[in-house]
Amino acid sequence: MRVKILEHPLVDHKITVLRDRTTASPQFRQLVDELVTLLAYEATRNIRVEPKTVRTPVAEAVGSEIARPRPLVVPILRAGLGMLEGMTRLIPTAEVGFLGMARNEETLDIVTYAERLPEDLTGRQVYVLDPMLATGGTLIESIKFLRARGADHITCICILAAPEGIEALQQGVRGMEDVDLFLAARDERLDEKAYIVPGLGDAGDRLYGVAE
Ligand SMILES: O=P(O)(O)OC[C@H]1O[C@H](OP(=O)(O)OP(=O)(O)O)[C@H](O)[C@@H]1O
Ligand SMILES: O=c1cc[nH]c(=O)[nH]1
Ligand SMILES: [Mg+2]
Repeated sequence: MRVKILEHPLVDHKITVLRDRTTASPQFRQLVDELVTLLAYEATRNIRVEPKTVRTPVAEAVGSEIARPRPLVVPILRAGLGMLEGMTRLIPTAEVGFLGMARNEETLDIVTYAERLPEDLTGRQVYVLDPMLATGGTLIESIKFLRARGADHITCICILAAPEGIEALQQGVRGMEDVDLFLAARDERLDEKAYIVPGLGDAGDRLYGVAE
């Protein structure tokens, strides 16, 4: 698995505001959207394209267009939904599928409670969106799900990750080629409740929950 961490002062600035406990949901959503745009720009360097020729008013121009089958974007509900619009703004022709997964906060087991994806993902390039990579359980489960349907190139886009989760993901996808991970930042560690430290708290609650 290839891991790429964005290093950019603008990204650092936005993450710092995002982490701030006094940042309320509307601004939090806006910042997640902005961060996704920056992350997606990097993460889509590997997007498959094919040659395309167009005629300008002056001459023929040989360029490229996104290859078919079209890429699939999969936000992991609930928090991943906050990243969807930023991603589809950059790739408006992408297809979107949904995976609903929740971590049991006591056992840390992953429950898959919703799924709306094409049955056959053979040969598809997939972009998985989830702001938080903590233990790695959710992403490992979602990658297994997508692989079982035939996806052959999976790029995970997260905002924050704990080193423990990156390591678990490395182990979980061992032997699988073409899995990439793009992050805005790698944090220090997990705490005793498997929350990312310093992190930003519960991303789903901060995006969509009731304000403190
Ligand atoms: O790496 P893990 O230990 O699996 O934890 C990360 C998961 O936890 C959060 O979702 P959560 O289960 O809180 O669901 P939510 O998005 O509905 O809040 C987050 O958005 C990830 O999906
Ligand atoms: O720190 C964490 C860990 C899991 N899920 C979150 O939303 N935040
Ligand atoms: Mg949550």
